[in-house]
Amino acid sequence: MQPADMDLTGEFSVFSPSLQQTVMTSGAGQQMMQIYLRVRPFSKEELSANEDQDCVVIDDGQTVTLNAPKGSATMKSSEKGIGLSIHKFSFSKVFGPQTTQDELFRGAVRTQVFDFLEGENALIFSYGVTNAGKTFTIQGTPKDPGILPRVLDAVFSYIGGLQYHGMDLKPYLMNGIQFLDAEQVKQERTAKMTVLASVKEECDHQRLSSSPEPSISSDITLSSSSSSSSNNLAEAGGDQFALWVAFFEIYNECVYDLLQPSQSKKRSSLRVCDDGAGNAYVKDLKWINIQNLSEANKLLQFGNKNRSAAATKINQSSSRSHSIFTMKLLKIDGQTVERISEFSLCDLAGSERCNKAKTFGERLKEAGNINNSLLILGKCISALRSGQADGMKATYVPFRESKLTKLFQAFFCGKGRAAMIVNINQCASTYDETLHIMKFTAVAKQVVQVIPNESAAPSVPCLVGRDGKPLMRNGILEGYPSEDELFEEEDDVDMSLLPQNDLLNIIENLRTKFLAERKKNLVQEMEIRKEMGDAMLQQLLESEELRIRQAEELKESYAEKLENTFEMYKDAIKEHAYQCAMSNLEDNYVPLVAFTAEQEKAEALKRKVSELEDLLSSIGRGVSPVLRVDQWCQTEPLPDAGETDDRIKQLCQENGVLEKMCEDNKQFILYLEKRLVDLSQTLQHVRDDFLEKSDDAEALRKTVDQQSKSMEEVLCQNAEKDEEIASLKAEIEKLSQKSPVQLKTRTRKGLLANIKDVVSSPRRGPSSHSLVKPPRTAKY
Ligand SMILES: Nc1ncnc2c1ncn2[C@@H]1O[C@H](COP(=O)(O)OP(=O)(O)OP(=O)(O)O)[C@@H](O)[C@H]1O
Repeated sequence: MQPADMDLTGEFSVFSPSLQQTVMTSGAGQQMMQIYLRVRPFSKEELSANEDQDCVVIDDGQTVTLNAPKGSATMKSSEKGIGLSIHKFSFSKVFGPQTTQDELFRGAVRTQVFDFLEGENALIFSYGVTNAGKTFTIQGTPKDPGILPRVLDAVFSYIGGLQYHGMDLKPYLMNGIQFLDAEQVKQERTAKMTVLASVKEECDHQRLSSSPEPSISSDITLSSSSSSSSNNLAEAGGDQFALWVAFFEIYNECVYDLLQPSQSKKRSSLRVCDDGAGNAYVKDLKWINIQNLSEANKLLQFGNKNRSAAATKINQSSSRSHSIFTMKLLKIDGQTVERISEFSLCDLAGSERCNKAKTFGERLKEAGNINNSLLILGKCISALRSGQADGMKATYVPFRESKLTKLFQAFFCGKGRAAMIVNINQCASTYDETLHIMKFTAVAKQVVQVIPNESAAPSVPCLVGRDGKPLMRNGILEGYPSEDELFEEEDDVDMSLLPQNDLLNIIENLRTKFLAERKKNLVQEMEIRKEMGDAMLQQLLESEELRIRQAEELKESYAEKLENTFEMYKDAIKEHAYQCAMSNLEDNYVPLVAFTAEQEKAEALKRKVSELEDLLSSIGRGVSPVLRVDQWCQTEPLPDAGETDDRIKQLCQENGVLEKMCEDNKQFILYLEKRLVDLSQTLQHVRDDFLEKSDDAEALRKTVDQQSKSMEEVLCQNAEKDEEIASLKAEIEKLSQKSPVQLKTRTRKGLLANIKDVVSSPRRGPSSHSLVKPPRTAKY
């Protein structure tokens, strides 16, 4: 996106050619209003809150670029095609975050101080959003004084020993001098002492407890213009100087004297009146004559204590009012005031968006009044600018619509030079407000100021007496109205002394003017109402948007918190599970050596079981099938590490598997032991049986042996019989051969009868045996 070149677009053109022309041709009496920019550094809190988003870039000594940060209304508008996200602005001078108070004083204020000392009037006001550094710029801190203490220091350096101690010549109304009598002087001194005494104790206490007062060293007399200053003093001869100061604030459109010791809690407000010459002044404002810097500092301290400040969301000590410190320098020759010059420093209250500053109740009312008076200041400035751009034609400038602009009016109408110090911070969160300020200042820069002709001698102040009545100067009555002669009504002057016809004319003129004014006012009012309405609508829209954004942020943050809590619980559960798994692992941990030994034992048992099985099967008994370890291992499901995705689950599973394995191993060992016992018992039975059978077998064997022996005996007897038979047969043979008749007879009797005969005849030798069958053994 292209930066908005304000000088080219003309939107924020500072030095438009036509205006420059006007200034050039109209001579030394006109000058553009000086606008200085001061960019304050980030605070630590802002840096840690990520406020540094390069929103403000200083291009050179006169130009800055503003880059809209994400989320700002400007960025949103530019994203919708309305407006730009980058803006360029130029200033009389840009002071970066590193600029010291002294550098700022020298770069932006010193010229006005010289002018003031030379008899000219000057106004410097700080403008910016709340917390932008306006008060720091104007007042500074005790250790790092701002431009106000430096101006005072410069003035006292300039006056040196030429103080007018009389205290009887006092500023009166806008540009007059009141001559005080002895009693009034006494009263002035008492009033001053009362104020100083109230801060004396505090100062003494501070001086004791802290380091010596910091030296400001504005060394104005040593500057380039010191020669001119010295010359002036030299020229002054018997001249003396008196410095009178006043300090007041505009709070909620009421003016309060900050140097008035308050007796009661309720402060009384002062009125802004017209001095009859069109100059606004604060009626009954306390002016105090100060003689040195120490008194000035005490007054500042006193006034600051009375100032309305409050803590807002953005600034802990936010100025809730416009505070104006005014100095009047009287150059006195003997008893004659030769000239009077005025220098005012105004610390405006911070412009702010109510929702951003979280303003409620009293703060909201303050903010409304602050914003309203700043709005009117803006209107005055743009009216001045448009009138000047239109060839200096008369334009209605609404100075009277606020106390602040009423008091500033004279400076915009030739009373003196006005300069503005614009304070900005670089925070992303206040970007839109900062941009608004910058746009306003771009308009202000185009305002041409009418400066009193330098060649013209400063007007001699009017002198009034104790009662405010004009005093004679060189025999001529001063034509100056007394304060009492002024109408009580604000801004009106007494004209009752004029002739009747003139009065009628004036009345007629006034009526015409009044009607025209009324018409204008109505138009103006309508415009203002419309603008206010638009602004309110915008604010409402913004606050609605903010509310929605906050609700969304809240929702997001709750969701995030919920998510975090959920994650936390998840982690805690995981951790717990992990711890459990670890402790289980530790409990069930078996050293490798023990595990191997167990395995070997199991192997040995397995072998033993198989041996026993073999033995049993060899014995021929039915054996129930035994679950083998290797079979068990194969049938048992193993954990599948690939299926699990996290460590804890895996560990749990592994742990479960290990536990199961251990349990199964234990069961298996028990089973094996039981089996072993069974087998041992069976073996014992078998052995007993075996032994019993062995005995039986032995007995049987013995019987068999006995029977074999008796068989052998029988067989032997049989063999003997066979031999006997054979011998008998042989004898028979022989006998048959000796007597054939006998043999025949015998043969006729038969063989069996013959054997019977032989057997029955007495034996003659041992060979005669009877044939007896042996008794059979019943038992085998
Ligand atoms: N140039 C700077 N260097 C260091 N600190 C600064 C500077 N300018 C401002 N500060 C610090 O920033 C804070 C706000 O400044 P300050 O009170 O002057 O703002 P402000 O514009 O006056 O605010 P408000 O309008 O609310 O009164 C203060 O703490 C002040 O010390």
